[in-house]
Amino acid sequence: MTWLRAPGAEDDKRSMGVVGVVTGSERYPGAAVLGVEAAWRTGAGMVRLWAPRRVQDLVLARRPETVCHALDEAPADVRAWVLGSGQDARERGPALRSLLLEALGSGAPCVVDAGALDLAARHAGPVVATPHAAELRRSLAGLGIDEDDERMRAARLADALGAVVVEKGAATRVVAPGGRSATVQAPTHRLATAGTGDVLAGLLGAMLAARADDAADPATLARIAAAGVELHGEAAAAAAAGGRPITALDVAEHLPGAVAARLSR
Ligand SMILES: NC(=O)C1=CN([C@@H]2O[C@H](COP(=O)(O)OP(=O)(O)OC[C@H]3O[C@@H](n4cnc5c(N)ncnc54)[C@H](OP(=O)(O)O)[C@@H]3O)[C@@H](O)[C@H]2O)[C@@H](O)CC1
Ligand SMILES: Nc1ncnc2c1ncn2[C@@H]1O[C@H](COP(=O)(O)OP(=O)(O)O)[C@@H](O)[C@H]1O
Repeated sequence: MTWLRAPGAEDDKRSMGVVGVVTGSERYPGAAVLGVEAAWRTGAGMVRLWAPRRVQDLVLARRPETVCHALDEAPADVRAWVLGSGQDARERGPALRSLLLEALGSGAPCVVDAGALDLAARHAGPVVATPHAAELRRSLAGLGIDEDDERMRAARLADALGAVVVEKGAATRVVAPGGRSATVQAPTHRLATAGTGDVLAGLLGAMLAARADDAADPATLARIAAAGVELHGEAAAAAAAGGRPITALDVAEHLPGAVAARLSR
């Protein structure tokens, strides 16, 4: 099962999934460019971005299709959210905080990355949290959980949050609440470059927007997340063919080919 969806005659831009993106900051505007690009390239019908003006301008220069909103504009018609990439919780202002909480409380599926991980427990709907090893340790510490065994940390966080946890690395572990887990080995270590995690968050958001009804079941949500991690690896492997160095944007640009290959299997 690919968990991807190709549009049919009955579809329109909304039925294919509106992705709401609240990522990027003055310090890390590029994370928004990468996540938005990845969401479009995975087949989103519409991508809406809530961000400061400078971030909006950079995203629009790359992807003019994106519908941009100020941080204090109310969320509208979003099927799934991508939150936190390129943000630092310590630098978060009140408008961003209240928007992140509104998205988490909306009941729509959320991908929670980087600078929104500290708010992940405040969710009302399905959540896929995407920490790397250091963010995972920090998230547990923030919840007052001390876990010495690093192999148990993702399961502890999944249980504490009631969320699917994607622990990113050369081998990425996808763990559902209750401990059920899958490991996805990256097909290329070229993925180890800055910003590829921001691409993963964007592509997961597009997959969840297209499959929002399936996301309510935690086991299914974990399967969708694992399929997204595989898709990310396949795009990276295509970008890195022949041993080529790659950038995060190269991974996003190879997503359409990886999506098409999966859909034709
Ligand atoms: N173009 C953009 O806009 C980009 C924006 N980005 C955004 O930047 C923000 C900060 O993200 P970040 O991961 O760099 O820093 P942060 O979470 O503070 O880590 C602190 C310490 O943790 C460690 N560490 C880091 N990675 C690790 C790993 N995989 N596995 C294990 N340990 C790891 C490492 O410590 P060390 O192990 O080196 O001692 C590091 O010093 C975030 O919002 C992100 O989205 C990036 O995506 C890049 C492109
Ligand atoms: N050695 C490695 N080999 C393959 N993939 C890796 C390796 N290290 C990290 N990755 C992958 O690269 C991505 C990095 O994401 P992340 O740590 O969030 O970085 P960033 O914040 O710079 O985007 C993840 O998808 C992770 O699984």
